[in-house]
Amino acid sequence: MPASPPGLAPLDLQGLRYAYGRRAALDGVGFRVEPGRFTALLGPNGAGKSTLFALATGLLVPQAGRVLLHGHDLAAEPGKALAGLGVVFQQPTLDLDLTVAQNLRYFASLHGIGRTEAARRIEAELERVEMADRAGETVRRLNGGHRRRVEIARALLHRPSLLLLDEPTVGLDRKARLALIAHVRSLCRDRGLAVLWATHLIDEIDPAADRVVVLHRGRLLADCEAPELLAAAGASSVAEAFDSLTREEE
Ligand SMILES: Nc1ncnc2c1ncn2[C@@H]1O[C@H](COP(=O)(O)OP(=O)(O)OP(=O)(O)O)[C@@H](O)[C@H]1O
Repeated sequence: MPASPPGLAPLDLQGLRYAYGRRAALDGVGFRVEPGRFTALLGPNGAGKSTLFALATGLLVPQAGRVLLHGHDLAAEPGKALAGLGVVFQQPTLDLDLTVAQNLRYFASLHGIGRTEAARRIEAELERVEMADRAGETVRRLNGGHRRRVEIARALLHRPSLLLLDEPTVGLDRKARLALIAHVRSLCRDRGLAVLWATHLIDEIDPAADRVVVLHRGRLLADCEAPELLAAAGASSVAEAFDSLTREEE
């Protein structure tokens, strides 16, 4: 997997502003995601998480600020900037009528990966999410958790060093949720992947190990290590720290 040159963060968001008409969805938001780190983007519904993902992936263009991916400005060098990026959007984007393998092959061909290499990578990534034996099944037959696992396998086929996931556990039961998070954490640990995981579910944050970015009503309320967040708020849990931060804001 391509590593970021020293000093260049996989994701560096600077002063992002975006408004839908007159309503500001993001107002001066900036933070970095470092290699090998699980960074949780925590915010309630409407905080601006999906807008931030749309800006970071080039679906929307910021009205102020910039997006740097591995040091490449997304506006100036979109090809280079996006080459090292994998994304799992909030709405699943698999074709339900194709098999798991067909979905992945299609994605690999979009990335210019040859057939033999694609087959090798598909097998390896499906193996990693324990879905290799389901490769020939149509996606429609899979449950929500398994579909999400396939989306993660797909997002990693071109070997990105940064993975963005927008509320990937929505609709999953607790067991599937925990399994998915454990898998993504292992990708950070074992492959040095930089991860930005958007969620409104506080229990998805590891209070001892994660970096936490708190977004509320389009503004950044915190960007620090989880233990620092707790210490600064004098809180004993992330939930308490979050409540105290957002109460001050309101
Ligand atoms: N296409 C749109 N047109 C107008 N307003 C929008 C649009 N998309 C989002 N918004 C508004 O922008 C703000 C941020 O929305 P966004 O979807 O980015 O938040 P979010 O944190 O992802 O929330 P959710 O978890 O509900 O998806 C909200 O007030 C929302 O109503």
